[in-house]
Amino acid sequence: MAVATAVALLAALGGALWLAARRFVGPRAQRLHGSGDAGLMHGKTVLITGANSGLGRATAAELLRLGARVIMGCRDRARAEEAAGQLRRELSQAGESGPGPGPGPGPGGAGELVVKELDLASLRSVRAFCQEMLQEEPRLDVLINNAGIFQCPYMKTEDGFEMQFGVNHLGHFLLTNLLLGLLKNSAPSRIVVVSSKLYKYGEINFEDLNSEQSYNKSSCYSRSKLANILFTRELARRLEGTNVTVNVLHPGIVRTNLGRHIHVPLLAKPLFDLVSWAFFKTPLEGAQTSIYLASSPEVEGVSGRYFGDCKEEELLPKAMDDSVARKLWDISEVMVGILK
Ligand SMILES: NC(=O)C1=CN([C@@H]2O[C@H](COP(=O)(O)OP(=O)(O)OC[C@H]3O[C@@H](n4cnc5c(N)ncnc54)[C@H](OP(=O)(O)O)[C@@H]3O)[C@@H](O)[C@H]2O)C=CC1
Ligand SMILES: CC1=C(/C=C/C(C)=C/C=C/C(C)=C/C=O)C(C)(C)CCC1
Repeated sequence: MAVATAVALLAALGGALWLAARRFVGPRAQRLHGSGDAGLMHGKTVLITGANSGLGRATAAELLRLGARVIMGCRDRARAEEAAGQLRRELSQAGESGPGPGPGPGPGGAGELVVKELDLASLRSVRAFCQEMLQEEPRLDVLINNAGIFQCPYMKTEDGFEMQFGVNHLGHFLLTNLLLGLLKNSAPSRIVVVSSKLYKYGEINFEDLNSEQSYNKSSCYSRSKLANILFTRELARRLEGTNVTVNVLHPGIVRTNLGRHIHVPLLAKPLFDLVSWAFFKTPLEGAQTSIYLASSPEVEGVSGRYFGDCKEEELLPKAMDDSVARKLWDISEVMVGILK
């Protein structure tokens, strides 16, 4: 038994070191061809939920560099302001030594960063946020539903929803619906939804959407990610002819803070860290598809599709079931109070 464990550990270690070497030798994350032009997003307003960490932060950094006005919709103002300060510093440092006419708003220059409070676990917060957006923002060119929570212990949102279903799906469902008018007035505009390959293990159990009968943290995460895809397809159908597109993606496996609820034994932590460092994407690599769908001219007019690594991918039949998508939409409207 001990020998087998040692062999397994050595194999994992060897694999991780080989992959780590490959990452150093291989090409680092290239900025997207064609959409890396400074100023590409000049004059455009982008809202990113959960932009203070991981994928959302990396997405914000790149779109800011491309000249967008980036609104960070975050639940914790201190963490968001800290992230915004870091992003502004990174940008000005790059501006001093980077290409192009240097930092600061203006044609070819970088964009600007705005922090607004948004807690997707509170419908009251979502409504207040959207009211502020509609009062203060003349346009919204891109909405990126990025925020997410992964395999947390059983918790409920302020409105009584299972936390992962509430944050990953229902909060974004209400947010998107309340901002649709602004997106339509800003057309051509785009909605980008961040899902996950783990949708494949999800089922929409209409009898127990809040998992009150039984709770399985990974099934609930997968359910919320399947809901992201069904929401995207139903929304794309409802947006036909409006010049507002909506697409959904998976970023691969990315080294972020998403694993905060995973308990890793202290002794195993160094191995997990090595494995994730060797195997997982960096946030910049993981964010490439979000950036692509938000900014690339290649997908102008494309809607209702599922992407990975900046390429369209096939979905399992359960993610293409339009009757389930419509039923989820109708129930979601009631749950968030759009329909009484
Ligand atoms: N990392 C990965 O391997 C994968 C990630 N994804 C998806 O990528 C997206 C981004 O996650 P990732 O960057 O990895 O993880 P992080 O934990 O680094 O970022 C998640 C972001 O969501 C925010 N968030 C969580 N709960 C709420 C809430 N109630 N209201 C507002 N914002 C909230 C977090 O805010 P705070 O900092 O305050 O917690 C944080 O900014 C998620 O949708 C996730 O499902 C999909 C597949 C793989
Ligand atoms: C980074 C990291 C971890 C988290 C991993 C996570 C959160 C993976 C999420 C994968 C998903 C959501 C895949 C979806 O397709 C651990 C294991 C805590 C250990 C330390 C390093």
